[in-house]
Amino acid sequence: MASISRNLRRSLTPDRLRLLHLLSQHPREYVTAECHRPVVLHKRGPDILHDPWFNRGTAFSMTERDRLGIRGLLPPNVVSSQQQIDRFMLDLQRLQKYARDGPSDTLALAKWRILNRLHDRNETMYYKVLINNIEEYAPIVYTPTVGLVCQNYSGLFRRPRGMYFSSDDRGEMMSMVYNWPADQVDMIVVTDGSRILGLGDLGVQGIGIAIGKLDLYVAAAGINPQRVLPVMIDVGTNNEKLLKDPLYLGLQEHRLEGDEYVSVIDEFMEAVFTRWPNVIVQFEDFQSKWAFRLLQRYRKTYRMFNDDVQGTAGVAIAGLLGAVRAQGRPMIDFPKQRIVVAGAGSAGIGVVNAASRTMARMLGNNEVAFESARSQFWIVDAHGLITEDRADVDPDARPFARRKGELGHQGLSEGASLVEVVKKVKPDVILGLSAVGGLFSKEVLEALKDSSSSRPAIFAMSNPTKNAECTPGEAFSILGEKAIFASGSPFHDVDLGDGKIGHSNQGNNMYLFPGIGLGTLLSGARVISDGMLQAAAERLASYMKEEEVLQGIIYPPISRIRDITKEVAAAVVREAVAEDLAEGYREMDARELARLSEEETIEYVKTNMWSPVYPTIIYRKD
Ligand SMILES: NC(=O)C1=CN([C@@H]2O[C@H](COP(=O)(O)OP(=O)(O)OC[C@H]3O[C@@H](n4cnc5c(N)ncnc54)[C@H](O)[C@@H]3O)[C@@H](O)[C@H]2O)C=CC1
Ligand SMILES: CC(=O)C(=O)O
Ligand SMILES: [Mg+2]
Repeated sequence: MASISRNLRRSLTPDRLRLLHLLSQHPREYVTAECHRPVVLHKRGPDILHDPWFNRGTAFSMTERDRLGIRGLLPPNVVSSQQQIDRFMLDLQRLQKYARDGPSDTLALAKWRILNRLHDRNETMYYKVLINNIEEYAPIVYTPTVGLVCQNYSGLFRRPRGMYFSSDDRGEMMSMVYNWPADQVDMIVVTDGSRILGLGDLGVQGIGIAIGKLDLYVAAAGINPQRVLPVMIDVGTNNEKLLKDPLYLGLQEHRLEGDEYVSVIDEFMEAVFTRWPNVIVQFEDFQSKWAFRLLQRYRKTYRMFNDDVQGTAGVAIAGLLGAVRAQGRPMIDFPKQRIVVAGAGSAGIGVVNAASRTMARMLGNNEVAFESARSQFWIVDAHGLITEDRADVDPDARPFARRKGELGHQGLSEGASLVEVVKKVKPDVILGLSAVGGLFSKEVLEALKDSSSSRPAIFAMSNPTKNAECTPGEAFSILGEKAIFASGSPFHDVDLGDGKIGHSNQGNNMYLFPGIGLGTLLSGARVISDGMLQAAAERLASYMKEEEVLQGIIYPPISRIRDITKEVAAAVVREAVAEDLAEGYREMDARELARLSEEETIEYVKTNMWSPVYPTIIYRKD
């Protein structure tokens, strides 16, 4: 239980103090960690040992073994949960020690297998290991290794995790959702597998990304792992290799399109919101054409958001604001930044939309401001610079197509190459969401040397690692120590000699989506508004201290992800309250939520985050 700090206590009115006291004294009402509540089960014996939610293996005490009918089913030595973890870590670290060739895909997959087996048998311990070693294991359960896991899913599949809905299940989903064992689900991450990271259409194998994202929900946001549900909607695949693969586990037919496709997703949404009306659904890795359409279709009626469009946008905005501050300029100078974006998919357009809105707000939020903000972006896709001259501009990119009038004096034309655009525009920032590894070639980085910025920024945001538009080594070797670098998947910092370090930031939506989900849950907001997303982005931006950004550190290390998530969630709660969207959560009704100060809101979020502690288990006959 989090205690109320002395400083906070001093600053509170008696009313507030009473409320906060309530928060910390009545976990049953405000639920700190369901982990501290006894759990009543109707099963005992080996069934408990085979249930990863409740199993604690050799850490079951003798009285528990007696009470639960498992005495004699475990070796006699009772160990503490720490000893259990030490034994597990020894095994995992042994693997590292004997891996001769340094980090490799094989080693990463071996680590994933070991962690996954632990996940299968003891969830509490799994999350304890993950939370305590998040820097080391996030790259295993999340990008980049999760990409490999999805690619090799047929061979790695042992036990199912999550739910699968397919086109064959049309008409059945409303009853199928009741097959899921948990009566309460807080978070669903759903994918149709059509664009997994930058790896393309992986069909049913994409379930791995939903599982990886939810691992971060538990580790970073403290969502109770019994209340998360990864979902794969299998509407076929257009991946010819998978269509022919005899070991493929999904439907071997081409993807549904048009109204048929939409009707499947509609049916899924109706089913999950019928069983769990308060659930939050995160759409993940849908190909761009559906990402935008489904977002518009559902966002006003359901508690949902699209992580690739909206989460990525917020993380990019926070990083872009960091890059402005790194130049020693105030954030309000953001609208002066010239930004070249490579990639006009769900992520690229999501970033440009939200970043231009942020600029426009800073400029007065009127038509002139929007026009001025728009003109700060140059978007380059697979066919080069997007301009009004293009016959079939994607409707989502159309507002940002460069105008005819602007092109002449810039010396640019429709389809201009990335290097040409960088040479002519001399941008402050190049931002890659293209899924093309190495796109920021030597030539492009050389061209960026003429940037008008004192600290040119390179955001190589595509995943996984091999799809990064460039490496930090390449960026710093060409642009020198002043460059700012961020990538979607993790890279090591670069030693620049003379004690100087080129900081490699991880610019990944993982810094926002857990807090967006948690903040929405705890506010009880019925929808996720642009304002709530903006508040999340701004909190992430302001999280970084002046001295950090001046060193080129624009995102926090992942070791701080739980703390950041708490702050982001609190910002989301407060914005939901301010916009009158909050309906409250459990006993914290909307009125009480509105009375919380900023500090109290943070405390409220903190007390509601689950931590991996073995619960007391009580057996009751049915
Ligand atoms: N760091 C992060 O948090 C996130 C990273 N991403 C990454 O962004 C990438 C793209 O995702 P989506 O937008 O959904 O994919 P998408 O496939 O919809 O879009 C890719 C875009 O890149 C363009 N492109 C292809 N070749 C190009 C080239 N040579 N030059 C310039 N543009 C080119 C395409 O025309 C398309 O507009 C993926 O690798 C994904 O992993 C996505 C979301 C979050
Ligand atoms: C990070 C993420 O969501 C992606 O690469 O799609
Ligand atoms: Mg994604």
